Amino acid sequence: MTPQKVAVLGTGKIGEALLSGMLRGGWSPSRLLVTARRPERAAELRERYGVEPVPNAEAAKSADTLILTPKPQDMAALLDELTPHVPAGRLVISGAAGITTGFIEQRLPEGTPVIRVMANTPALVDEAMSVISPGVHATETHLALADEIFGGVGKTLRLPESQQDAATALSGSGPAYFFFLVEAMTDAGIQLGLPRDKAHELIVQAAVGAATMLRDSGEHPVTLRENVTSPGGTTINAIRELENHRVRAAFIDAIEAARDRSRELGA
Ligand SMILES: NC(=O)C1=CN([C@@H]2O[C@H](COP(=O)(O)OP(=O)(O)OC[C@H]3O[C@@H](n4cnc5c(N)ncnc54)[C@H](OP(=O)(O)O)[C@@H]3O)[C@@H](O)[C@H]2O)C=CC1
Ligand SMILES: O=C(O)[C@@H]1CCC=N1
Repeated sequence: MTPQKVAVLGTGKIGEALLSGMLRGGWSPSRLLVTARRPERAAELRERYGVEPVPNAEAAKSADTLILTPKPQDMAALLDELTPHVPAGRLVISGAAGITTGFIEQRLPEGTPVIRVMANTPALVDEAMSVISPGVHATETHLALADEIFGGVGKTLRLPESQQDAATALSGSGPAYFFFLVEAMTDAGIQLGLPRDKAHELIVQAAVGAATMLRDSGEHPVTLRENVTSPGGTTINAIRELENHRVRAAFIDAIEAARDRSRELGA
């Protein structure tokens, strides 16, 4: 079942990433609606993508699938605005961290199918990971529709909603950890006297090469890392320092903290 019309409500960074991916994937702008809180943002979206910005109520009435991408803190207000206008049977997909399908179901007409999705910004280059969980009224047909929409901007994975806060911490936030690592490694290059642009180029290519090997070689990351680590060589000196600074433990703590924040946002 392909939806006739999809609306993205609260079109900020992640909403725009999804919208641009849908257009790249061949969706006609006439089948897409967007909503924004500020007129200048609405104008920006119209100009960039040729899509029609509409009020939230109109999107709720005229699109058969509603994708809600406001910040979690703005979700309740958006739902209050939408609820009187959502006809029975609309599929509602939430892209917000922490917000549960139950939170949304309680505020929408009884029986509304709701799906929770945690995507990430590599949607901009069709390399997103979108983790998909159904609410109580979402059927396999609804899930297939979410797969179709989010599958257009990368991979999709279905997980039970009980694992969404963990997925948010790992995958939704995940690209930020890699960007942070690139920043830190570039600073190391500066410390060693390399020009910033050259250090950046070296690190980005190492990241792209390593990511491609992780995805395509079928090898375990430990094997890939051991293959770089020559006995008595340079890499083991760096690994020793990373272990001395408890970088592995820091990642575990950091991702646990992100998971906890996702839980708080949904509480
Ligand atoms: N950024 C990311 O990497 C990811 C974000 N997410 C989730 O996506 C959601 C959005 O995050 P992000 O895109 O970064 O945030 P943004 O602030 O960029 O986007 C949210 C947008 O929603 C708009 N908005 C808020 N309330 C309303 C309303 N009532 N009607 C219309 N528009 C409204 C905001 O308007 P205004 O501009 O006026 O504030 C803003 O443009 C969050 O829930 C987040 O958890 C999920 C995965 C990854
Ligand atoms: O930082 C955040 O809250 C959002 C959710 C996942 C990525 N960005």
